[in-house]
Amino acid sequence: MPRTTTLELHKEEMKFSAGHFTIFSATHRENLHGHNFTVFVALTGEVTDNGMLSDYGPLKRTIIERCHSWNETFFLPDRSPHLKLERNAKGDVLAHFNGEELRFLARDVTVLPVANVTLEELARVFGEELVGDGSAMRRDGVLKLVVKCASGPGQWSSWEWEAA
Ligand SMILES: Nc1nc2c(c(=O)[nH]1)N=C([C@H](O)[C@H](O)COP(=O)(O)OP(=O)(O)OP(=O)(O)O)CN2
Repeated sequence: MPRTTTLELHKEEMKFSAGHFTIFSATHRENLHGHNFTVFVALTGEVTDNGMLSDYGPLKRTIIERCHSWNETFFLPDRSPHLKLERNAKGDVLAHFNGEELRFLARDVTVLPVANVTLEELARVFGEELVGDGSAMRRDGVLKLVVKCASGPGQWSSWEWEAA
């Protein structure tokens, strides 16, 4: 009788400190600030006759590497309807919002393919980069993967992928 299981990964290292501002409208945004974000990943699939879903080691390393790459940076959204970004030859960014100009050095900024730097969008981008085209997940027998992202204790967003 096939049995499914869910593995939950929420290690101490699955965290990143980053800055951002949420944009609420064409004229209203937050001031620049930061959070200590944490990440939780759950994968569900069938337990094989070897008594395991699949080795979660490679996925754990990938999650931690992504958290490290998002640590100590400032996020900007590349798809905001309200914020326009210009990059110079050095990769420095000039962001235009409601008549304001915000300048960032290339070393300090991470531009994400998101409409807004929110928990919802961070979880989505994180999850989509983990899953890719889904082939590795299917190879490893993963039927469902959930990514949750928190901006602090008790405040999470969630993103889900399911094998077709
Ligand atoms: N739907 C969403 N709404 C808001 C988001 C979001 O990601 N999705 N984010 C924000 C801001 O980032 C804001 O900084 C979060 O503020 P806050 O809730 O105050 O977060 P804290 O970690 O500071 O939690 P405290 O409750 O203040 O301790 C707003 N809306």
